[in-house]
Amino acid sequence: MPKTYKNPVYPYRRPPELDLNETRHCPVVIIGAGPSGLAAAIDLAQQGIESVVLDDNNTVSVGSRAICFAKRTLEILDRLGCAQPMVDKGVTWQHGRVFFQEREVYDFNLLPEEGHRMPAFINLQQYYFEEYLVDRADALSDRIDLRWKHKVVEIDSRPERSEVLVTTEDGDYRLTCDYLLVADGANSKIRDMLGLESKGQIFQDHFLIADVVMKADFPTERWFWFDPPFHPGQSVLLHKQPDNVWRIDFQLGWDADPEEEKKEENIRPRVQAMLGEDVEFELEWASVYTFRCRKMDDFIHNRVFFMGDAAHQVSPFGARGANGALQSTENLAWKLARVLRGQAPTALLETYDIERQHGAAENILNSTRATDFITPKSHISRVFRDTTLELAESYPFARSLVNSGRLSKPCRYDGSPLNGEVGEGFPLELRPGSPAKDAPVHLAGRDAWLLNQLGDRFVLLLDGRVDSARAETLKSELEPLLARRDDLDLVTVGPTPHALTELPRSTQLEDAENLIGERYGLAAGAGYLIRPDQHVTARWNQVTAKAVDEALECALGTHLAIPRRETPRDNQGDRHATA
Ligand SMILES: O=C(O)CCc1cccc(O)c1
Repeated sequence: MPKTYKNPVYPYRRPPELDLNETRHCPVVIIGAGPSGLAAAIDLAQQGIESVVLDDNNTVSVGSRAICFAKRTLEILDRLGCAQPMVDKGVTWQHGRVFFQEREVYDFNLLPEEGHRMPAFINLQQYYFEEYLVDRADALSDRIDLRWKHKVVEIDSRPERSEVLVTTEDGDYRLTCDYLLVADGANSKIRDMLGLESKGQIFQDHFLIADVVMKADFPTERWFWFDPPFHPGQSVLLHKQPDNVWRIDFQLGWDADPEEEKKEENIRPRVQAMLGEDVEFELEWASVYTFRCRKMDDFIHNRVFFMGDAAHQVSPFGARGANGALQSTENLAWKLARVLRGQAPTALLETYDIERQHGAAENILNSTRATDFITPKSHISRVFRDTTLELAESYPFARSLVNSGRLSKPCRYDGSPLNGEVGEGFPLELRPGSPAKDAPVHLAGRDAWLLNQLGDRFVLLLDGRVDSARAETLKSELEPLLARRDDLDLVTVGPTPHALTELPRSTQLEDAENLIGERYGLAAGAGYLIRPDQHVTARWNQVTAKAVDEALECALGTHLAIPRRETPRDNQGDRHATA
């Protein structure tokens, strides 16, 4: 049990359904109040959708699990209104160092440029992360019904709706819903109840995770050792967390006995060998893990949507688990909100599977490559690995082959059916499917950030530095479009002629440090259409209302309105229960 943290106990509440004669129907039920379930509920609530969140426990993560939260995750959480306490509490970092035996072979910087609101990474124990999400969900309690100690024991999945049987200390009740989101973790009981599988690899290696409390003067950087003198033949990873807690991952090898390795008397000598005999520390939390990389073949079954570790799972190296999970959640939330509000066909939801299978495959590939480099599978792979590490110290080409975990980057939805025009002469990095980039702006004479002006809704980001004749034409085209498309806002980068400032739902920004111009390759009259999840969906050298209208239709999946192929069993709507 951690000594620096006391798990909160959230109150169980008697469900009103126990006193009703009929089954209540909800738009969305979410199973699991971990990072994915809570983020989904918050995102949906911000977009006007109510949900009931069911969790069989009454607290946050026991012991720290995920610890590294990436810039994109923080940007998502900023949109969800809860990044600030995480950044305030977290340990910010952007540099890493890689060591081989007794030498440093190279270092890296994950965010070598200025002009981003969020840092490259923060380290924060998962329990704090979840606690801040619960606080935010509680602040949205008019739309989020968060129920602790409510355990789903039976599920009936049908093409037109789902039904769950929930057990509580006061008795059982049923809920039906239009959409059921499943975020009950890597060992998902709901996935088992539905007879579904997550397929992939278990890596033949053991790792000891030791969180220790100490006052140390290591810099706040990620340090990774291959074959260090204090732990020969294996690897070690070190990260600083808040409260003077340090995460140390010791590779143990496949032959290690997890029960033995978990004992404090066996952990202490390993830590002491690493830190030096005279360093004092306390053991905060320890566990021994075997890692898996796996995913479900399909994240959607009837109206049941799998998210987070229940849908896709990776090794910790690269910190792609929780970060990938948050990208999945935000991908689903905006689509679900539009389908439930009748603004998009249900076919839009299919693209959750298309886009996030792509994201999950990318994360699994990166994670598998890192794990293969850390644990070479043959003598020749080890020779290749060690030679690469030797060379990396002097030869930059070899550094790109060293893989101690490629740290989480946001997924780019290349090839998505929702993507529209690419435009000419724009930066490749912001092609359709890419996450929008941040930049400092001036908003009504004050310092602000671009990403804070995007999200939850579609935004046309227009370079408004046009002459007054072009401004009049744009105004006359965009006015009826904005009137018809109430899910579209206009953000102009100025100085913008008066005509454009009169349009409804429009915001005028100034490119404070010319970084929007640089990062987006904007020129007068050019523009980007940005999705509610802050991903680019189309861009044009000269914006026209017709092109924007067509791109919006495409981004809402209107052209995809084909029925989904169901498995025979999905169609029968079987009832599934815990054993
Ligand atoms: O630095 C990395 O590659 C990930 C660090 C990490 C993340 C989650 C658990 C853990 O033990 C280490």
